[in-house]
Amino acid sequence: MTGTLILVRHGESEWNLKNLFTGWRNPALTEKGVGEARETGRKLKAAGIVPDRFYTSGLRRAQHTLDLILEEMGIENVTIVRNTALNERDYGDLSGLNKDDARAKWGEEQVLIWRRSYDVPPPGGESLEMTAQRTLPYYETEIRPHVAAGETVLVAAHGNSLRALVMAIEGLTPEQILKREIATGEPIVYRLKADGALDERVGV
Ligand SMILES: O=C(O)[C@@H](CO)OP(=O)(O)O
Repeated sequence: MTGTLILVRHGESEWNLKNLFTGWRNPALTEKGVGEARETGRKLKAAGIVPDRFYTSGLRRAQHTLDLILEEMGIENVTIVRNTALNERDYGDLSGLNKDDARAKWGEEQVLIWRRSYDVPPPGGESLEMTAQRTLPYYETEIRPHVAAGETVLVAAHGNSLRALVMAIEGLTPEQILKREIATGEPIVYRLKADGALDERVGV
């Protein structure tokens, strides 16, 4: 039996727009972000996808994205599971700083290492590896069993928590996943085998 896993990154947030490191800070979606979330809902509906279960992070940009998707899909009165295990990577001391200002202060290369290396955390924050260490166990115990049972599960989360899942599901190396940008408004739809292995990625 195969199940379906849908991964969605939140729409553009106020801090994406202002080019600020965000992490566990909690900005709202912009108008564009609201539109992207609605567009995701329309795409999923047009693809005939009917999710059974819904997960999101503890942060409002992902929660609001999920609410907007459900609204577009005409889905009401469902249980939404929120867990900080799906939160964005914690950006530590960089949170709230402008990304260009950080490059000016610490240099292009250092900022790139903090943003896109696998195991070097930003000061006081989490590397992608550390993010995966909390996101993957949660996925394995709380989400994957439902997909394995043949259900369709929708997860609305963040660029780096989703990178951790994509890396595991697609079997990517750290080098490969760090080059992968998870776009806003572009759902990733996987069919997974009962053992969690990737059967196919479905285009929507
Ligand atoms: O600021 C953040 O929290 C993330 C996602 O917007 O940024 P980055 O692209 O550096 O992972």
